[in-house]
Amino acid sequence: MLYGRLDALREQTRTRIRDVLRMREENPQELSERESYNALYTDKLAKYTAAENGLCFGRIDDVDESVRYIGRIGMWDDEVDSEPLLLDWRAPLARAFYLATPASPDGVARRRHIRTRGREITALHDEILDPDAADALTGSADGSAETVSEGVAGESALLAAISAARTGHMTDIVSTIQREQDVIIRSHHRGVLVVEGGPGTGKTAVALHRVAYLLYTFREQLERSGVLIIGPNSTFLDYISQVLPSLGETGVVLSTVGDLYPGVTARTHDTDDVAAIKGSMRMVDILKTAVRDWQTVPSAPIEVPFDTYTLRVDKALATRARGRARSSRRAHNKAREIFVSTAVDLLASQYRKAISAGIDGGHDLLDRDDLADIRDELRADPAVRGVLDSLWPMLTPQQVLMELLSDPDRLRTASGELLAADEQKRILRARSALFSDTDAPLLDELAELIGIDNDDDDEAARAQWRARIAEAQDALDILTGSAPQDLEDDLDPEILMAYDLIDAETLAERQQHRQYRTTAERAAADRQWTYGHTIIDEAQELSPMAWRMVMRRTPNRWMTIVGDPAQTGSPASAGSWNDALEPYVAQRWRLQGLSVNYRTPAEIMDVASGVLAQFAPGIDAPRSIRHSGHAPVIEHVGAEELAAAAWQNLAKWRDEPGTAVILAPEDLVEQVRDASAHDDANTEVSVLSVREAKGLEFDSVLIVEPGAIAAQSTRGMSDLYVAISRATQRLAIIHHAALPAGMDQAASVR
Ligand SMILES: Nc1ncnc2c1ncn2[C@@H]1O[C@H](COP(=O)(O)OP(=O)(O)OP(=O)(O)O)[C@@H](O)[C@H]1O
Repeated sequence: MLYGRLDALREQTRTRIRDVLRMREENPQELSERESYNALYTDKLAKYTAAENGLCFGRIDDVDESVRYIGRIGMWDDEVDSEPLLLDWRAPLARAFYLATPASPDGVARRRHIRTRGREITALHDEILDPDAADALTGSADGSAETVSEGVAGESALLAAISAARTGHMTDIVSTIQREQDVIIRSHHRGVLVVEGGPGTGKTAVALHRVAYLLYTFREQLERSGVLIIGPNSTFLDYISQVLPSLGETGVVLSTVGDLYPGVTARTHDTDDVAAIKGSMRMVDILKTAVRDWQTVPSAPIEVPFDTYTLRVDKALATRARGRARSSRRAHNKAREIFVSTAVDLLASQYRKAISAGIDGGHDLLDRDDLADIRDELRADPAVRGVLDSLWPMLTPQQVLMELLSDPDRLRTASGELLAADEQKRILRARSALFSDTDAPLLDELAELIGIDNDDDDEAARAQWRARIAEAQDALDILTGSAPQDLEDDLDPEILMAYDLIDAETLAERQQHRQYRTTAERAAADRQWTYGHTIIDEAQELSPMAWRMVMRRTPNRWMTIVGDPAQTGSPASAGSWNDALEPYVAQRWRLQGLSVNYRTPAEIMDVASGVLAQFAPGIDAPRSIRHSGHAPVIEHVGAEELAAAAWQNLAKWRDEPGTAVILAPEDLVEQVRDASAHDDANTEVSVLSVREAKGLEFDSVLIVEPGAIAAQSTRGMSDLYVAISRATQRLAIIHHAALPAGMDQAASVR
């Protein structure tokens, strides 16, 4: 019945699209209407298509015998409008499906998980939450009904989901979201929400489902302003890219920090020590000075022929013009106009003096209009312009950064005491070098200092817009301060009111920018776009400079930040959540934890915990929810055999379902890749460094030389912890050097 209804809705939408395309538009207004209807229906059709798999995955029977079906989208009966046939999983009425427990059944007598393949039901599983009411229920799932205890909900459905072989792309968890996850996904907290949890606790999954939930609940606002998701690398973004479309949501901007600056793609990767320097807050002052260093005064006067006279741009003239321009406090390119007009004024009076020299009352030769003409001529004069350009040139962020990082003198002057000589040496690079992954935050900072707008005419409107957001934020902060701290209670109407204010301003400002491109397309191309909500995954890795860039894009500070400090790999990291967030929101951020590991089986987590205990003795690894039955294996081999042994070991798993990876120290990755070149059977297997595997997971994980991984940086042990916890089923370790402390205890030696 539900699929029949879905088919009917699809057909209806297709017809609407056809009708819209047939419409003949007479004027721009009609064209715009046609475009927006077309976009609306196309979007709807995509949602219906995405709902095809697992359309309905749950049912709850209430003690009063009413029944609710839960699925990927909401559907209503055409005839009886008020009766939902299927509840969207995000609807308030569907929430009991995720939250009801035997201790607090919330009126639910039975929860049923429905598994389907295509349009066929393959399994039903019932949980009886209220045994007294259960007798009255009809249609029990034969033999699989269980009276559940507190703990995980839908245990067999969950175990089936997390034990399934992986495909290389993350899948949605909509049918098995757990209580602690649901609380985060549906949180109405309007400020910064930090979600912290160990490996495999579903942080990424929760963040993505939260996006889907927020888009459902605050659709009007977020569709206009857009949602930004920041991930650690492009492999990760590719890995998660299917989740939102499978939930019927598109139009979200996914980016790494390195690619967030429009028009610049990071092509190289900085070493840890370089990243740490370039990511530090010291760069704020260094860049400020770097831009000021382009505002020069001549040491010797520059002579400029003009008319039949020679004018002189000397130190005093340039210093005066520069002082005027600087004291305007405008960004460099914007202040240039003040520099030029002051200099031109001074040159005009030089000229006046020159032509009147020796003539009694000569200055009266020129009236106001003449002077205005002379100023115009001076401005247009190529020689004058050339000199003024050289003293206060128009700049681009790319040019300033490139010059700064390739010119030792510039770098030394800009750094002052802030960078030691050896630090300067480390970040210097060739003039022709490609942009690296730590450049974007610096370019973004420079764009602010230089004053790069997408559309200069809009600057006033943008400033006003920012000011309004800031006002709304102040109002919100006051309200948040007095709001109840319990997440369950925070549907405070007052808080929504404050944000309604922002919403109104968004509407006012953004309306005039309506174009035919989607919000996501416009947002991604616009450096000054301010997103409605921002999600940062693996946020523990962000440097202070990266935080600045991300915060600039989220002035309303409505953010979900997910991460695990114990998995921090980058020495450039801003440190604790408090260190990272304090400059922007002071103490006004909320922490939510996740405690259950859905990915890594207990046998493998034992090994990971041994490593964790070595470098973070105060932190407990998350509790694994299952055993895989595969004990981790460790093999010692000769130094020359490492790469070959890795592939031989992997061959033993070749018939196992799912995905496999070899994780190697950075300097061995190429060697291990090369060792497989002659074997076609290995083409499906990736060889990655731990950095590249951040956030990913694989059924079989083979780690080469863990001692070298641990030794490769100051965060090496943390990298090793990340590497081990990528496995969903099997783990093998091939080593020649000694194993790092804490590793040998839990693993059985083959
Ligand atoms: N409620 C759930 N139902 C089914 N699968 C789940 C659930 N929660 C998490 N998972 C699965 O567990 C795995 C780990 O989730 P995810 O990658 O989101 O964890 P994470 O906390 O981001 O991990 P890490 O920090 O190690 O990268 C994924 O395969 C995810 O689909």
